[in-house]
Amino acid sequence: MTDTILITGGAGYIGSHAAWACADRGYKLVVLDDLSTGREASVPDGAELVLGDVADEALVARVLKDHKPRAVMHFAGRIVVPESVADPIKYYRQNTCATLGLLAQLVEAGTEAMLFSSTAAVYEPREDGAPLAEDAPKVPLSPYGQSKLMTEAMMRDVGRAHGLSAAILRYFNVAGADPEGRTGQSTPDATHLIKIASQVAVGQRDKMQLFGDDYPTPDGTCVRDYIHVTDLAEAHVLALEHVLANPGQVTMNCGYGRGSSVKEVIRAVERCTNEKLNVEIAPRRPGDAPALVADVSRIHDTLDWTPKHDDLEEMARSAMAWERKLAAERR
Ligand SMILES: NC(=O)c1ccc[n+]([C@@H]2O[C@H](COP(=O)([O-])OP(=O)(O)OC[C@H]3O[C@@H](n4cnc5c(N)ncnc54)[C@H](O)[C@@H]3O)[C@@H](O)[C@H]2O)c1
Ligand SMILES: O=c1ccn([C@@H]2O[C@H](COP(=O)(O)OP(=O)(O)O[C@H]3O[C@H](CO)[C@H](O)[C@H](O)[C@H]3O)[C@@H](O)[C@H]2O)c(=O)[nH]1
Repeated sequence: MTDTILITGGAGYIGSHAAWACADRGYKLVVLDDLSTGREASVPDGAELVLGDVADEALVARVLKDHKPRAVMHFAGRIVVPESVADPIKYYRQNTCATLGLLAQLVEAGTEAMLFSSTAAVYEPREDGAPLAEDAPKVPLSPYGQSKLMTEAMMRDVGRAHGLSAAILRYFNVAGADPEGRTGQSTPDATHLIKIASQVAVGQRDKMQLFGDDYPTPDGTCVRDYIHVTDLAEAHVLALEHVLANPGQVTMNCGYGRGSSVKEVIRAVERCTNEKLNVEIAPRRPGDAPALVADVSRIHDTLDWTPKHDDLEEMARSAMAWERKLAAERR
Protein backbone atom coordinates (compact mmCIF):
# COMPACT_ATOMS: atom_id res chain seq x y z
CA MET A 1 0.00 0.00 0.00
CA THR A 2 1.25 3.51 -0.78
CA ASP A 3 2.26 5.47 2.32
CA THR A 4 0.54 8.76 3.01
CA ILE A 5 2.62 11.71 4.18
CA LEU A 6 1.22 14.81 5.84
CA ILE A 7 3.04 17.98 4.80
CA THR A 8 2.39 21.08 6.89
CA GLY A 9 3.29 24.23 4.99
CA GLY A 10 3.26 22.25 1.75
CA ALA A 11 2.04 25.27 -0.21
CA GLY A 12 5.13 27.25 0.80
CA TYR A 13 8.51 27.55 -0.81
CA ILE A 14 10.44 24.59 0.57
CA GLY A 15 7.37 22.54 1.54
CA SER A 16 5.99 22.60 -2.00
CA HIS A 17 9.32 21.44 -3.45
CA ALA A 18 9.40 18.61 -0.91
CA ALA A 19 5.77 17.81 -1.75
CA TRP A 20 6.62 17.54 -5.45
CA ALA A 21 9.64 15.35 -4.62
CA CYS A 22 7.38 13.05 -2.55
CA ALA A 23 4.72 13.03 -5.28
CA ASP A 24 7.37 12.15 -7.89
CA ARG A 25 8.36 9.22 -5.64
CA GLY A 26 4.77 7.95 -5.53
CA TYR A 27 3.69 8.98 -2.02
CA LYS A 28 0.10 9.99 -1.31
CA LEU A 29 0.04 13.50 0.13
CA VAL A 30 -2.08 15.58 2.45
CA VAL A 31 -1.03 19.21 2.72
CA LEU A 32 -2.10 21.28 5.73
CA ASP A 33 -1.57 24.97 5.03
CA ASP A 34 -3.32 28.21 5.95
CA LEU A 35 -1.95 29.91 2.79
CA SER A 36 -0.67 32.82 4.91
CA THR A 37 2.50 32.87 2.78
CA GLY A 38 1.86 29.80 0.62
CA ARG A 39 0.51 29.51 -2.92
CA GLU A 40 -2.27 27.06 -3.62
CA ALA A 41 -1.10 26.44 -7.21
CA SER A 42 2.26 25.18 -5.88
CA VAL A 43 0.63 22.18 -4.20
CA PRO A 44 1.13 19.08 -6.39
CA ASP A 45 -1.84 17.84 -8.39
CA GLY A 46 -3.35 14.90 -6.59
CA ALA A 47 -2.37 16.09 -3.10
CA GLU A 48 -5.28 16.88 -0.84
CA LEU A 49 -5.05 20.44 0.48
CA VAL A 50 -6.57 21.00 3.92
CA LEU A 51 -6.90 24.72 4.57
CA GLY A 52 -6.22 25.54 8.19
CA ASP A 53 -3.88 26.38 11.02
CA VAL A 54 -1.37 23.79 12.20
CA ALA A 55 -1.94 25.16 15.72
CA ASP A 56 -5.56 23.96 15.53
CA GLU A 57 -5.15 20.67 17.38
CA ALA A 58 -8.70 19.50 16.69
CA LEU A 59 -8.11 19.98 12.97
CA VAL A 60 -4.76 18.18 13.12
CA ALA A 61 -6.38 15.31 15.03
CA ARG A 62 -9.07 15.04 12.36
CA VAL A 63 -6.53 15.05 9.51
CA LEU A 64 -4.48 12.34 11.24
CA LYS A 65 -7.60 10.24 11.86
CA ASP A 66 -8.94 10.63 8.32
CA HIS A 67 -5.68 10.12 6.41
CA LYS A 68 -3.52 8.04 8.79
CA PRO A 69 -0.22 9.41 7.46
CA ARG A 70 2.81 7.32 8.25
CA ALA A 71 4.88 10.44 8.77
CA VAL A 72 4.68 14.21 8.80
CA MET A 73 7.02 16.75 7.26
CA HIS A 74 6.56 19.93 9.26
CA PHE A 75 7.40 23.12 7.34
CA ALA A 76 4.62 25.46 8.51
CA GLY A 77 5.86 28.41 10.50
CA ARG A 78 6.99 31.99 10.49
CA ILE A 79 10.41 32.65 9.01
CA VAL A 80 11.37 36.33 9.02
CA VAL A 81 14.28 36.94 11.39
CA PRO A 82 13.83 40.73 12.00
CA GLU A 83 10.09 40.22 12.51
CA SER A 84 10.92 37.68 15.21
CA VAL A 85 13.01 40.28 17.02
CA ALA A 86 10.12 42.77 16.90
CA ASP A 87 7.40 40.23 17.75
CA PRO A 88 8.90 37.26 19.60
CA ILE A 89 5.54 36.14 20.99
CA LYS A 90 4.32 35.46 17.45
CA TYR A 91 7.37 33.27 16.79
CA TYR A 92 7.22 31.31 20.04
CA ARG A 93 3.47 30.86 19.56
CA GLN A 94 3.42 29.94 15.87
CA ASN A 95 6.69 28.02 15.68
CA THR A 96 7.28 26.51 19.12
CA CYS A 97 3.80 26.24 20.67
CA ALA A 98 2.13 25.18 17.43
CA THR A 99 4.67 22.37 17.07
CA LEU A 100 4.06 21.23 20.65
CA GLY A 101 0.38 20.78 19.79
CA LEU A 102 1.31 18.94 16.61
CA LEU A 103 3.64 16.63 18.56
CA ALA A 104 0.86 15.84 21.05
CA GLN A 105 -1.48 14.87 18.23
CA LEU A 106 1.16 12.78 16.45
CA VAL A 107 1.78 10.83 19.66
CA GLU A 108 -1.96 10.41 20.20
CA ALA A 109 -2.41 9.12 16.64
CA GLY A 110 0.65 6.84 16.78
CA THR A 111 2.31 8.48 13.74
CA GLU A 112 5.70 6.88 13.11
CA ALA A 113 7.94 9.78 12.20
CA MET A 114 8.33 13.52 11.86
CA LEU A 115 10.70 15.63 9.79
CA PHE A 116 11.29 19.16 11.01
CA SER A 117 12.56 22.28 9.24
CA SER A 118 15.23 23.71 11.50
CA THR A 119 17.83 26.25 10.56
CA ALA A 120 21.46 27.28 10.64
CA ALA A 121 20.17 30.20 12.72
CA VAL A 122 20.37 27.93 15.81
CA TYR A 123 24.19 28.02 15.75
CA GLU A 124 26.57 30.45 17.35
CA PRO A 125 28.15 31.96 14.23
CA ARG A 126 31.92 31.53 13.90
CA GLU A 127 33.97 34.58 13.05
CA ASP A 128 36.36 32.48 10.95
CA GLY A 129 33.64 30.94 8.75
CA ALA A 130 34.76 27.39 9.60
CA PRO A 131 32.10 24.75 8.92
CA LEU A 132 29.62 24.14 11.72
CA ALA A 133 29.00 20.53 12.72
CA GLU A 134 25.72 19.53 14.32
CA ASP A 135 27.28 19.50 17.81
CA ALA A 136 28.73 23.03 17.46
CA PRO A 137 27.58 25.51 20.13
CA LYS A 138 24.00 26.68 19.75
CA VAL A 139 23.46 30.37 20.45
CA PRO A 140 20.62 31.68 18.29
CA LEU A 141 20.92 35.41 17.57
CA SER A 142 17.15 35.82 17.13
CA PRO A 143 13.85 34.62 18.60
CA TYR A 144 13.33 32.89 15.23
CA GLY A 145 16.42 30.72 15.77
CA GLN A 146 15.53 30.22 19.43
CA SER A 147 11.98 29.15 18.54
CA LYS A 148 13.47 26.46 16.28
CA LEU A 149 16.03 25.32 18.87
CA MET A 150 13.29 24.97 21.49
CA THR A 151 11.25 22.92 19.04
CA GLU A 152 14.21 20.64 18.42
CA ALA A 153 14.49 19.99 22.17
CA MET A 154 10.76 19.19 22.41
CA MET A 155 10.98 16.78 19.50
CA ARG A 156 13.89 14.91 21.06
CA ASP A 157 12.18 14.55 24.45
CA VAL A 158 8.80 13.60 22.99
CA GLY A 159 10.42 11.25 20.49
CA ARG A 160 12.37 9.46 23.19
CA ALA A 161 9.39 9.15 25.53
CA HIS A 162 6.83 8.08 22.95
CA GLY A 163 8.79 6.43 20.15
CA LEU A 164 8.20 9.11 17.54
CA SER A 165 11.11 8.94 15.10
CA ALA A 166 12.51 12.27 14.04
CA ALA A 167 14.75 13.88 11.45
CA ILE A 168 15.70 17.42 12.39
CA LEU A 169 17.03 19.11 9.28
CA ARG A 170 18.99 22.31 9.77
CA TYR A 171 18.82 24.16 6.48
CA PHE A 172 21.48 26.64 5.56
CA ASN A 173 20.54 29.16 2.82
CA VAL A 174 17.92 27.74 0.52
CA ALA A 175 17.70 29.14 -3.00
CA GLY A 176 16.52 28.47 -6.54
CA ALA A 177 13.34 26.94 -7.89
CA ASP A 178 12.02 23.70 -9.35
CA PRO A 179 13.84 23.10 -12.68
CA GLU A 180 10.50 22.01 -14.17
CA GLY A 181 8.90 25.32 -13.17
CA ARG A 182 6.21 23.69 -11.03
CA THR A 183 6.94 25.80 -7.95
CA GLY A 184 9.33 28.38 -6.56
CA GLN A 185 9.71 31.08 -3.90
CA SER A 186 6.46 33.01 -4.22
CA THR A 187 6.23 35.31 -1.20
CA PRO A 188 5.93 38.86 -2.61
CA ASP A 189 7.98 40.48 0.16
CA ALA A 190 10.67 37.80 0.48
CA THR A 191 14.00 39.01 1.81
CA HIS A 192 16.35 36.28 0.55
CA LEU A 193 19.44 37.40 -1.35
CA ILE A 194 19.16 35.19 -4.44
CA LYS A 195 15.46 35.97 -4.86
CA ILE A 196 16.05 39.72 -4.57
CA ALA A 197 19.04 39.67 -6.92
CA SER A 198 17.01 37.60 -9.41
CA GLN A 199 14.18 40.13 -9.27
CA VAL A 200 16.66 42.88 -10.11
CA ALA A 201 18.15 40.77 -12.92
CA VAL A 202 14.76 40.24 -14.59
CA GLY A 203 13.82 43.92 -14.21
CA GLN A 204 11.22 43.57 -11.46
CA ARG A 205 13.23 45.75 -9.09
CA ASP A 206 15.37 48.74 -10.01
CA LYS A 207 18.10 48.03 -7.52
CA MET A 208 19.10 46.09 -4.46
CA GLN A 209 21.09 46.76 -1.33
CA LEU A 210 24.18 44.92 -0.18
CA PHE A 211 24.00 44.91 3.60
CA GLY A 212 27.51 45.54 4.89
CA ASP A 213 30.88 45.24 3.17
CA ASP A 214 32.99 45.60 6.31
CA TYR A 215 32.64 42.11 7.80
CA PRO A 216 35.72 40.13 8.87
CA THR A 217 35.40 37.91 5.77
CA PRO A 218 37.68 37.64 2.69
CA ASP A 219 35.81 40.27 0.64
CA GLY A 220 34.08 42.03 3.55
CA THR A 221 30.60 40.67 2.75
CA CYS A 222 28.70 37.92 4.59
CA VAL A 223 29.37 34.32 3.70
CA ARG A 224 26.58 31.71 3.45
CA ASP A 225 26.20 28.11 2.35
CA TYR A 226 23.58 28.23 -0.43
CA ILE A 227 21.71 25.01 -1.20
CA HIS A 228 19.43 24.50 -4.20
CA VAL A 229 15.90 23.81 -3.01
CA THR A 230 15.60 20.81 -5.34
CA ASP A 231 18.57 19.09 -3.69
CA LEU A 232 17.06 19.95 -0.30
CA ALA A 233 13.72 18.44 -1.34
CA GLU A 234 15.48 15.24 -2.42
CA ALA A 235 17.25 15.15 0.98
CA HIS A 236 13.80 15.21 2.62
CA VAL A 237 12.60 12.17 0.73
CA LEU A 238 15.79 10.31 1.65
CA ALA A 239 15.60 11.44 5.29
CA LEU A 240 11.99 10.29 5.44
CA GLU A 241 12.90 6.86 4.13
CA HIS A 242 15.87 6.74 6.51
CA VAL A 243 13.83 7.38 9.66
CA LEU A 244 11.06 5.01 8.59
CA ALA A 245 13.64 2.25 8.05
CA ASN A 246 15.77 3.15 11.11
CA PRO A 247 13.50 4.25 13.96
CA GLY A 248 15.16 6.86 16.17
CA GLN A 249 16.30 10.43 15.86
CA VAL A 250 18.80 12.16 13.65
CA THR A 251 19.81 15.80 13.26
CA MET A 252 21.48 16.82 10.02
CA ASN A 253 22.82 19.99 8.48
CA CYS A 254 21.57 20.59 4.96
CA GLY A 255 24.01 22.55 2.84
CA TYR A 256 26.89 21.90 0.47
CA GLY A 257 29.67 22.73 2.94
CA ARG A 258 30.91 25.66 0.85
CA GLY A 259 30.62 29.34 1.63
CA SER A 260 29.85 32.07 -0.90
CA SER A 261 29.97 35.76 -0.16
CA VAL A 262 27.21 38.23 -1.05
CA LYS A 263 29.52 39.69 -3.71
CA GLU A 264 30.10 36.21 -5.19
CA VAL A 265 26.35 35.63 -5.35
CA ILE A 266 25.81 38.97 -7.08
CA ARG A 267 28.53 38.16 -9.62
CA ALA A 268 26.94 34.76 -10.32
CA VAL A 269 23.58 36.43 -10.99
CA GLU A 270 25.30 38.97 -13.25
CA ARG A 271 26.89 36.15 -15.27
CA CYS A 272 23.39 34.80 -16.04
CA THR A 273 22.39 37.97 -17.90
CA ASN A 274 25.79 39.46 -18.73
CA GLU A 275 24.57 42.67 -17.13
CA LYS A 276 25.64 44.49 -13.99
CA LEU A 277 23.06 44.60 -11.22
CA ASN A 278 22.29 47.96 -9.69
CA VAL A 279 23.68 47.36 -6.20
CA GLU A 280 23.85 49.94 -3.44
CA ILE A 281 26.19 49.35 -0.49
CA ALA A 282 24.09 49.75 2.66
CA PRO A 283 24.81 49.44 6.39
CA ARG A 284 24.89 46.01 8.02
CA ARG A 285 21.48 44.39 8.51
CA PRO A 286 20.89 43.84 12.25
CA GLY A 287 21.31 40.23 13.35
CA ASP A 288 23.34 39.07 10.33
CA ALA A 289 26.13 36.63 11.17
CA PRO A 290 29.40 37.19 9.26
CA ALA A 291 29.60 33.58 8.10
CA LEU A 292 27.49 30.39 8.30
CA VAL A 293 28.81 27.33 6.53
CA ALA A 294 27.69 23.74 7.14
CA ASP A 295 29.81 20.76 8.00
CA VAL A 296 27.96 18.24 5.85
CA SER A 297 29.74 15.04 6.94
CA ARG A 298 26.74 13.68 8.77
CA ILE A 299 24.16 14.00 6.01
CA HIS A 300 26.56 12.29 3.59
CA ASP A 301 27.34 9.53 6.11
CA THR A 302 23.63 8.99 6.81
CA LEU A 303 21.86 9.36 3.48
CA ASP A 304 22.73 8.29 -0.03
CA TRP A 305 22.36 11.92 -1.10
CA THR A 306 24.17 13.28 -4.13
CA PRO A 307 23.43 16.94 -4.76
CA LYS A 308 22.78 17.61 -8.44
CA HIS A 309 22.37 21.40 -8.48
CA ASP A 310 25.38 22.64 -6.51
CA ASP A 311 25.92 25.77 -8.57
CA LEU A 312 25.12 29.41 -7.77
CA GLU A 313 24.38 30.26 -11.40
CA GLU A 314 21.94 27.37 -11.67
CA MET A 315 20.20 28.56 -8.50
CA ALA A 316 19.99 32.07 -9.92
CA ARG A 317 18.76 30.94 -13.36
CA SER A 318 15.98 28.82 -11.90
CA ALA A 319 15.01 31.66 -9.52
CA MET A 320 14.92 34.10 -12.45
CA ALA A 321 12.77 31.73 -14.52
CA TRP A 322 10.37 31.47 -11.58
CA GLU A 323 10.19 35.27 -11.17
CA ARG A 324 9.28 35.57 -14.88
CA LYS A 325 6.58 32.93 -14.46
CA LEU A 326 5.11 34.70 -11.40
CA ALA A 327 5.13 38.02 -13.30
CA ALA A 328 3.37 36.43 -16.28
CA GLU A 329 0.68 35.05 -13.93
CA ARG A 330 0.12 38.52 -12.48
CA ARG A 331 -0.42 40.05 -15.93
N1 LIG B 1 13.72 29.66 3.41
C1 LIG B 1 14.82 29.42 4.10
O1 LIG B 1 15.92 29.82 3.70
C2 LIG B 1 14.76 28.60 5.35
C3 LIG B 1 15.96 28.34 6.01
C4 LIG B 1 15.92 27.56 7.17
C5 LIG B 1 14.73 27.03 7.64
N2 LIG B 1 13.58 27.31 6.98
C6 LIG B 1 12.33 26.74 7.51
O2 LIG B 1 11.68 26.01 6.49
C7 LIG B 1 10.27 26.08 6.66
C8 LIG B 1 9.64 26.51 5.36
O3 LIG B 1 10.15 27.78 4.99
P1 LIG B 1 9.78 28.45 3.59
O4 LIG B 1 10.92 29.26 3.17
O5 LIG B 1 9.23 27.43 2.67
O6 LIG B 1 8.64 29.44 4.06
P2 LIG B 1 7.20 29.78 3.40
O7 LIG B 1 6.69 30.97 4.13
O8 LIG B 1 7.31 29.82 1.93
O9 LIG B 1 6.36 28.48 3.78
C9 LIG B 1 5.67 28.32 4.98
C10 LIG B 1 4.33 27.68 4.64
O10 LIG B 1 3.64 27.41 5.86
C11 LIG B 1 2.33 27.97 5.79
N3 LIG B 1 1.99 28.32 7.17
C12 LIG B 1 2.59 29.25 7.95
N4 LIG B 1 2.04 29.25 9.18
C13 LIG B 1 1.07 28.28 9.17
C14 LIG B 1 0.17 27.79 10.14
N5 LIG B 1 0.14 28.29 11.39
N6 LIG B 1 -0.67 26.79 9.79
C15 LIG B 1 -0.64 26.27 8.53
N7 LIG B 1 0.20 26.69 7.58
C16 LIG B 1 1.05 27.69 7.89
C17 LIG B 1 2.42 29.14 4.85
O11 LIG B 1 1.18 29.49 4.24
C18 LIG B 1 3.42 28.60 3.82
O12 LIG B 1 2.77 27.86 2.82
C19 LIG B 1 10.02 27.05 7.81
O13 LIG B 1 9.75 26.31 8.97
C20 LIG B 1 11.33 27.80 7.93
O14 LIG B 1 11.56 28.24 9.24
C21 LIG B 1 13.57 28.09 5.85
O1 LIG C 1 18.77 42.27 -0.37
C1 LIG C 1 19.62 41.64 0.27
C2 LIG C 1 19.33 40.42 0.92
C3 LIG C 1 20.32 39.80 1.64
N1 LIG C 1 21.57 40.33 1.70
C4 LIG C 1 22.62 39.64 2.45
O2 LIG C 1 22.73 38.33 1.95
C5 LIG C 1 23.06 37.42 3.00
C6 LIG C 1 22.03 36.31 3.04
O3 LIG C 1 20.78 36.86 3.46
P1 LIG C 1 19.39 36.09 3.33
O4 LIG C 1 18.33 37.03 3.81
O5 LIG C 1 19.27 35.54 1.95
O6 LIG C 1 19.56 34.86 4.30
P2 LIG C 1 19.94 34.80 5.85
O7 LIG C 1 21.31 34.21 5.91
O8 LIG C 1 19.73 36.09 6.53
O9 LIG C 1 18.82 33.84 6.45
C7 LIG C 1 18.38 32.64 5.86
O10 LIG C 1 19.12 31.56 6.33
C8 LIG C 1 19.14 31.43 7.73
C9 LIG C 1 20.00 30.26 8.01
O11 LIG C 1 21.31 30.57 7.66
C10 LIG C 1 17.73 31.30 8.30
O12 LIG C 1 17.27 29.98 8.20
C11 LIG C 1 16.74 32.23 7.68
O13 LIG C 1 15.42 31.76 7.87
C12 LIG C 1 16.93 32.39 6.21
O14 LIG C 1 16.16 33.49 5.80
C13 LIG C 1 23.11 38.27 4.28
O15 LIG C 1 24.41 38.62 4.52
C14 LIG C 1 22.30 39.51 3.92
O16 LIG C 1 22.70 40.66 4.62
C15 LIG C 1 21.87 41.51 1.06
O17 LIG C 1 22.99 42.01 1.12
N2 LIG C 1 20.88 42.14 0.36
